[in-house]
This record gives sequence, C-alpha cells and structure tokens, in this order.
Amino acid sequence: MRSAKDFFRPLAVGAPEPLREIPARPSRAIHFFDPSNEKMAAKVPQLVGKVDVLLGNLEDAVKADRKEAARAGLVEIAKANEFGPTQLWTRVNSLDSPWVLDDLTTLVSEIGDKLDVIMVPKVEGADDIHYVDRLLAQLEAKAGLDRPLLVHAILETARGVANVEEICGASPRMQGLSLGPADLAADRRMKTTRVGGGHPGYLVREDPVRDSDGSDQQRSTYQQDLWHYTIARMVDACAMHGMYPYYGPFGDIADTLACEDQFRNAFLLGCVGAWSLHPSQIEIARKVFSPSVEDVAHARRVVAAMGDGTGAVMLDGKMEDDASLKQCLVMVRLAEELAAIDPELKAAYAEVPDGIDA
Ligand SMILES: CC(=O)SCCNC(=O)CCNC(=O)[C@H](O)C(C)(C)COP(=O)(O)OP(=O)(O)OC[C@H]1O[C@@H](n2cnc3c(N)ncnc32)[C@H](O)[C@@H]1OP(=O)(O)O
Ligand SMILES: CC(=O)C(=O)O
Ligand SMILES: [Mg+2]
Repeated sequence: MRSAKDFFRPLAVGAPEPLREIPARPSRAIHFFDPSNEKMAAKVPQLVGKVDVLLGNLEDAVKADRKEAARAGLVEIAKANEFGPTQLWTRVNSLDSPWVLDDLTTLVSEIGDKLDVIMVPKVEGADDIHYVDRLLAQLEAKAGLDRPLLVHAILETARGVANVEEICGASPRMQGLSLGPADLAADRRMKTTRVGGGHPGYLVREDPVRDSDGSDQQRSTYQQDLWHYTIARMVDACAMHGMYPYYGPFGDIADTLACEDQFRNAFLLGCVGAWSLHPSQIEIARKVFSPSVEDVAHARRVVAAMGDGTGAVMLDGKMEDDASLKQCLVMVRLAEELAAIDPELKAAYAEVPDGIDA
C-alpha cells in the first residue's frame, strides 16, 4: 500500500507532479466524435468554442477495422487545431482490448500536450486505475510533458459500481466518472435494450380507489428513473474525492424532450455534464447544466441577505441559514465559472443584480 505522503509524488522519474486539486472546468457537454469518420471529423473545427469538451472516441461505436484510423485521425485533428477554452478528451479502448496500449502510447507521445482527460471504459476497481496511472507517468516522462493527464472512468459493470469509492480514490489523476448505462445494463442483466433513459415498464402505480358504486377508478402510474441509484452513488463518491460526476449517453437522439429530462435529473442530483452523441444534444446539455438566470438571481439574493454567512434570515417567507447559503454558493460559483467561458451566459447572469432587491 502506498503511503499518503507518496500520493502526490510522480509515479515515474521525470513525470509531472500530480495535481492536488482537480480544476473545475465547465464540461456541460462531452461531445463524442469518431475521428475516423470524415464527416464528423470535418465538423470538429466548427465545434471549438461552441462545446465545452470535444472527445475523440476510439472505443465502442468505432468499428474494429477502423480503430487504427480513429487513433491516427485524432492525432491529426489535435495537431491541426487550437482548442482555446474547449477541452480535448479521448475515450481509449478498454484495458483488455488489443488496442489500448497503442492508444495510450501514441496519444500521450504525439498529442499529450493537447489532451486534457483520458476516459477509460469499463473500469472495475482501483487496480485498473493503478495500471493506467503508472503507465501514464512513464509516457508523460518520456514525452517531456509538464502537466499530468487526468483520468475519467466510465462505470459500466456491476463490479465497477460496487467499487466506485476505491476507483475514485485510486489516483490524484481522477477527474470524474460517467455512467455507462448500456454496458452496465447488459452486465447487470437488466431487461432493457436502450442506451440510457427510462423505460415505460419501470413504474409504480397508485393504490386502488373504489367509487361509491363499487367500480375501480383509473389508477395513475408514475415512471421511475432506472439510473437514480447508480447516479446517486457516483455523485457521493465524486464529491468525497473532489471529482466530477456526469450522466453518460442518451441514445434516443430524436427524443430531445426525454433527453433534457434525464440530463436535468442528473444536474439536480449533482452531475456537472452529460455526453452528446449528436450535434443536436450539445445545446440540450448546455441549457440543462447551466443554472437558470432565476436560480442565480435567487442565490445571489440569499448570499447578500446572509451577510457574514451565519445565522438565519427570512426571505420571501422562507428561512435561509448557513446551510441554504452553501447551496446558493454552489450555484453562484458555477455561474461564475460558466460566465468566464460563455459570453451569452455572462450577459444573462450580469443582468441579475447582486443585491437583495433582485
Ligand atoms: C454506449 C456508448 O458507448 S455511447 C458513445 C459511443 N457512440 C457514439 O459516439 C455515437 C456518436 N454519434 C454517431 O455515431 C452519430 O451521431 C449517429 C450514428 C448516432 C447518427 O449519425 P447520422 O445518422 O449520420 O446523423 P445525422 O444524419 O443526423 O447527422 C447529421 C450530420 O451531423 C454529423 N454528425 C452526426 N453525429 C455527429 C457527431 N457526434 N459529431 C459531429 N458530427 C456529427 C453527420 O456526419 C452529418 O453530417 P453531414 O450533414 O455533413 O452529412
Ligand atoms: C457509455 C457507455 O459506454 C455505455 O453505456 O456502455
Ligand atoms: Mg460502454
């Protein structure tokens, strides 16, 4: 077992020092593209500055005979573009695949200075992260990188979910977690065939109500969220370890309304972003994972009303105190982070006064 004192020492001679804190960078949409798909790759330069994260996907959804083309395509795209405020991430192939070693070796040595985060699929425990951690340190040292690459794990097996806390605590590189609902459903033997989202059969029904004539009234049903348990576990594990949780993919591209609902549930529960698989989902994620102007206005009013941050006050008939202030500060800080990279939001949030009369 490593000592706590060793945790922030590089794992290879010459590798950059690990970060002590994961920077809170806006990442409302992690936009997936297949770098071997010419049409998608051609759209990447137009998306720079319009999406928080561009992710070159090398794993599932890239055909086996296109794996090398995807890897080479990502190297080409990274070298040919400046990404400004947009982060560049990749999803490498799974650790048991024949491609992942070349993915990591090539990407770190060729474009390690451009990449921000490496997403690792099907992470099952701390040992998977330890393997990637040491290998990245060796590759970073060899490439002469001056900042460490961060690691993001997808939770998509039952074992991964069972080990979520140890995965998050396995390395100071750990940036975040995403839900992998498709593989997770298969691994758990859930009886669904979708990529994320709900299911009409997963519901509760209200109790029977009998009319005075003895006939049964129509009983309402309420669809439940299949993913609530897993997302809640991810949120707690991430908060505990100073990392960021994300809803994963929503595969029904045409159902923009349900996509928005699913993303919003995740936002309200503590997630900072979701994946976009198609350009049409970028705006949904941007909207959902940016606090509303009204919420920011309310949060600022509470901050102003709470003065030194202690005690209790009444605002609009409701009690506010140290704890509700902390929630409001989460909202205000997120608004500030987003305003720093999003001029439209900056203008919208600026219209909201700081004072208690908003
Ligand atoms: C369970 C998981 O692992 S989820 C993560 C893995 N899956 C993915 O990454 C999927 C990524 N997305 C896709 O492959 C595609 O968006 C699909 C297959 C879902 C739909 O593709 P299409 O049928 O081509 O969609 P559509 O016809 O609406 O595309 C419109 C345009 O947007 C482009 N486009 C589609 N998706 C993307 C994308 N993710 N990024 C950039 N451009 C895209 C298309 O190439 C097309 O371009 P064109 O106007 O020049 O012809
Ligand atoms: C996101 C992903 O990889 C999955 O749902 O399987
Ligand atoms: Mg998967």
